[in-house]
Formats: sequence, C-alpha cells, structure tokens
Amino acid sequence: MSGNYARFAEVGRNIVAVGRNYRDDATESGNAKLEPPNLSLKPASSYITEGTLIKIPKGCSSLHHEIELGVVIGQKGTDTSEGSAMNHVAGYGLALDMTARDFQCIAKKKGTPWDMAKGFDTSCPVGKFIPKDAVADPHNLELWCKVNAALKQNGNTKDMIFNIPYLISYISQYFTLEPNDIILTGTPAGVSGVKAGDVIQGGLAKID
Ligand SMILES: O=C([O-])CC(=O)C(=O)O
Ligand SMILES: [Mg+2]
Repeated sequence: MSGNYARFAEVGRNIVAVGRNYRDDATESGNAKLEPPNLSLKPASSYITEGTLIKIPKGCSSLHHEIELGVVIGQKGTDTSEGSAMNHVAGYGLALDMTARDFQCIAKKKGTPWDMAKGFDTSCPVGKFIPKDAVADPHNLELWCKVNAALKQNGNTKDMIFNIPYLISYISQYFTLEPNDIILTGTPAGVSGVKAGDVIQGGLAKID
C-alpha cells in the first residue's frame, strides 16, 4: 500500500456520487438524461483502500461494481463557478461506487432514500491518489473494471454527460466542497453483480 493512500484514508472526507453520468450507460439502461444531476452521499466510513475486503451488506443479494473516476478536492468552495472549478481540484483517483442494487431497487419503488444502497461500510474502495498535473485531460481517460479477470466495464470519461467543472459548480451550490472530499463522477456501461470471493480490478489509462 503506497503512502499516497493516506490522502484518502486518513482524512476520510465526504463523498458525493453522481448517478447516470455516462452516455452509454444512459442508453443501455433506457434512462433519459437526468437534469439536474442525481447526487448521492457516501459517508467517510465507506472508504477503503485497495486490497481491503468489501463487506457485502447484511441482506444484500445483488451487489454491483461501478468503476468511476474520483475527483479529489484540494480547495474549499461554495458556489464555485465553472470557470474557476478546476482550481479546486487536487487530483484524481480510481474508485468503486459499490451499490447494493436490490436495496436501491426497493428504495426507488418506495420512493425512499438510497443511503443504505450506496453508503454502507466499505462501499467506496479507492485507488492511489493521482496529482492533477499527472493527468493531461481528465475528460479523456479510459477506465476499466474486471471481475475475476473478465472485462466488465470499459469506458472513457469523454462520454460523461456532465463534465467536471459543471459538477463542481453544481454540487457546490448545495454542498460546500472541502479538501479531500471526493466526487465520484458516475459509471460507464457494464455494471454487474459480484459475490463473496470475487476479485475486482480496475484501471485508468492514458495518464501522462
Ligand atoms: O446507481 C445508480 O443508479 C447510478 C450511479 O451510481 C452511476 O451511474 O454511477
Ligand atoms: Mg455510481
């Protein structure tokens, strides 16, 4: 485990997850574009670092992986403009928005919150911190996810519906973003179920 993980794990700030933010995913699932973006919060206790086991929440029989680009905030901001939003970014990290899909389906039907579906302990595994300067264009990054070595998700951040400056500006109207908060920017197509003993791997490509 590299020292960089400490940035996420020690500080354990808030996590804002954006839903249905990929064109392919929206098409695949027949979902219309969500306007405004659909936001969920995951508590700091959902963070785990690479190599730590994901705990299947009690009663969950459909746990899904969602590979996502995490944007790590470096500077506090409320009502941040799109024009200055990138000044608030410290860097990036690959993350999983682990989702108890069965809990989420029930919540959707009942019109109740998604907190248990999205925010249970260990629901936000993160990879190592990538400084902003190491990424030439965060809107052109391949991201992939494998389960037991089989490729499940293979997307590109260019297919995000709402880009990073827009998300920072929109979110910060409601939630002040503080250093080490993370925005999970949504997942591309291909989410699928995992079960006890499965191994989830993910990666980001085209980092200079
Ligand atoms: O779980 C959902 O409904 C949506 C979501 O997080 C995503 O698209 O990343
Ligand atoms: Mg997600």
